[in-house]
Amino acid sequence: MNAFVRQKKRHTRDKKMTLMKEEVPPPSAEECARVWQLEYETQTRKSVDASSRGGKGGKERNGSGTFNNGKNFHEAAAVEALMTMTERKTTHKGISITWRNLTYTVQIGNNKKQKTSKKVLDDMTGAAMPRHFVALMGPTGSGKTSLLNCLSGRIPKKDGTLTGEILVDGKARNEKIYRSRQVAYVMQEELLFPHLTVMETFMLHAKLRLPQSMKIEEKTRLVRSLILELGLKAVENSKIGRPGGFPRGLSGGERKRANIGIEMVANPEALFLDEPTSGLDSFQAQNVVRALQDLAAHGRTVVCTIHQPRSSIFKLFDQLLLISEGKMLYIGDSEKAVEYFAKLSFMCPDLTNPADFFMDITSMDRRSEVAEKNSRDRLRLFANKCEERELGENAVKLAGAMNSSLFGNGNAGGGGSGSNNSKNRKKKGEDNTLVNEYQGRGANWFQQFALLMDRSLREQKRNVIGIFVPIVIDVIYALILSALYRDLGKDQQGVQDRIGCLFFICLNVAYTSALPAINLFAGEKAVIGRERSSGAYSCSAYYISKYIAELPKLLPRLFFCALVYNVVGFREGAEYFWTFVSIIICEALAAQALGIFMAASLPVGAALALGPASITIFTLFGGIYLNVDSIPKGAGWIKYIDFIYYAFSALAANEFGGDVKFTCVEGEIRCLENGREILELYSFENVKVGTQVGAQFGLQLGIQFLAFWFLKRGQEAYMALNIPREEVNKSVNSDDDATVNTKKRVTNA
Ligand SMILES: Nc1ncnc2c1ncn2[C@@H]1O[C@H](COP(=O)(O)OP(=O)(O)OP(=O)(O)O)[C@@H](O)[C@H]1O
Repeated sequence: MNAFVRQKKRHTRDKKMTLMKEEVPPPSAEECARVWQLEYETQTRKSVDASSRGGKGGKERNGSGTFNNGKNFHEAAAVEALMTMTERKTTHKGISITWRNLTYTVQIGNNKKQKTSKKVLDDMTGAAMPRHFVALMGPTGSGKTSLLNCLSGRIPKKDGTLTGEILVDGKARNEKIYRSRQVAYVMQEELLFPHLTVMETFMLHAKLRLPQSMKIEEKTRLVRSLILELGLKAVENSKIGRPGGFPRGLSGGERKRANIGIEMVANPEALFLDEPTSGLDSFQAQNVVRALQDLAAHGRTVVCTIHQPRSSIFKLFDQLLLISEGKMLYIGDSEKAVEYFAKLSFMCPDLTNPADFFMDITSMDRRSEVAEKNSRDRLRLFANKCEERELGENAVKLAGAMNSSLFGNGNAGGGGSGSNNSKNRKKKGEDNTLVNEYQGRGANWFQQFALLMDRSLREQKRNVIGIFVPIVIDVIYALILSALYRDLGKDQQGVQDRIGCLFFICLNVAYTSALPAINLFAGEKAVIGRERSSGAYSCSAYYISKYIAELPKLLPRLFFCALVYNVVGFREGAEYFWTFVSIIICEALAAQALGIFMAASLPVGAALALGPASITIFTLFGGIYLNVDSIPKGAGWIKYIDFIYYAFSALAANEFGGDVKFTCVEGEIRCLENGREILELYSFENVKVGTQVGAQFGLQLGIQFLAFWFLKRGQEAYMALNIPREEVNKSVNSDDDATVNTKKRVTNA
């Protein structure tokens, strides 16, 4: 009875609620517009009031770089910034990056004679400061990505020559700071594993990169808050997917934010992003940029390249860095850029997006000679004025002054005195739980191995195509072979068919193992490169976990072997069957290793072309098209690296070795009466199955090792920091200064 009454009450309440919902009239057009206007204003408003930022609003600066009240501009700006930071209890200290006379030269041209030098960056000076959101803008090919890469330590040594200096917190850079969690770089392409969900991806990176001392609950809490911060809550359990492919997953904007999130998991102090909004509609772009602005507002240094942002997005930047043809044209407050160019007589027309205006005046017009000359003159004027007014130098000084105010290192001018910033940073951060929480090493080798293995297995399990296609191919081959070679007899025809079938099996295993390995590994190489360049894990942990995770893929081969062996009617006896299986497994491993080696050592296109070509060559030396004894002396060594030869000779010895008898029909011109004669025909009479299987396994390990070496070496060459001589000298001087300071302290004591 009671239950009935309760149910009735619930029913009445639900009905009332529905009626109430229905009764609320929809908002009017004016109401909707008012709400939107409010939202829009909130979204585009800067999170830190402009007047509280150093050098902005309120106080006017005169041309000489001092305030009207006579106080040094840089010092005043730095003190204001410090006050704001203390008031806002920012959770990060950021990193200041200064660069002086930075020049990056590359060689262009096809051959040595035609090669010429090109200055991609020409004598640039500037700085990026903590809590600042810096937009790096310029026409296409102006050098934005190159500058971003130089600052974030991503210019490979072999690519070009870097001169000038880049200082991080006033100190010469080193590999450690770039591969640590302090500096993050978000590439333009989203290199992600498609079958993992957003949550799984973030958690994996949190487990890999955050300190072991942090509890798993804390890591989960952090990831959850990051997901909220990046607006990914609705898709946290969705697979990341492939853009426009299978599996379908996140939208373009969500992928971009997930891509940023992976780097944010490590909670870096400085974040560099290459075109974070490319390919997004303007609303999605605004969401991404707003998320980045928030990150800067928490104290981090955020620098990103961007193409023609809409005006509401442009408003979100604190600093603007305009470059064209490798020259710096403006560096300073983004809000003051329009005024700056107006003073140079370049007025931004009314109702025009300032970003569009900057693109127009900084682009090179090559439509005619006159237009090209005019634009060249204009760009030269901007570059000269930027130098004359010492905009870059001002930025460096401001960064130095901020550093001194924040960390008291007396390092005005952007450093070079061997500052102890990081130590001061730690000291100052003692009252800041978030900063302290993040100290300590990430996962150790065994944890990395386990986490990466888990990821590989999950990826494999969810990759339906990857699981079923090889099985279907194996089944089709098994059926074809069973139909063509069913119940082979012991006559001479049977001998020929057996040989043919064995060789075909070897070819099938070689192709179906090597080619998928090239495909899979070539796709993964870029993702691994990205993750390794952020210092997420070691190459060996990845490689070994991948090797082991791939082993279950050999299982379908067992079914293939069982089916073919029985239907064809190969030699009877369990030991012969299991030897057959071991030979096939070893060959599959060696062919897979060859595929990985190709993908690791060559660009994707070359690996895909050379993979099948190399198998064709191995087929030639496999023992059937060319008798082993007929191979010319110079090419004899090939058989020692030919896994098809090892497999075929071992399979033949397994099938025909010992005293296997075959029948002859009267009148047959040539008859092979026993297995020994068959082996002699192919020059396999001395082949020992055990030796071939052992050699095959050893060959596989050797190729795997080479593949690992190429992968590691390739990534390390890419990751090696291109440090200009000036910086190295600075570093030596810094160390000298440090030694002198220590000596002074000792003497004073
Ligand atoms: N390693 C290199 N070898 C040859 N040329 C290079 C190299 N690196 C950069 N360049 C050239 O330097 C110029 C600037 O390249 P960069 O990628 O920095 O421009 P960008 O402003 O980022 O262009 P976009 O906006 O189109 O991405 C281009 O002309 C590019 O071809």
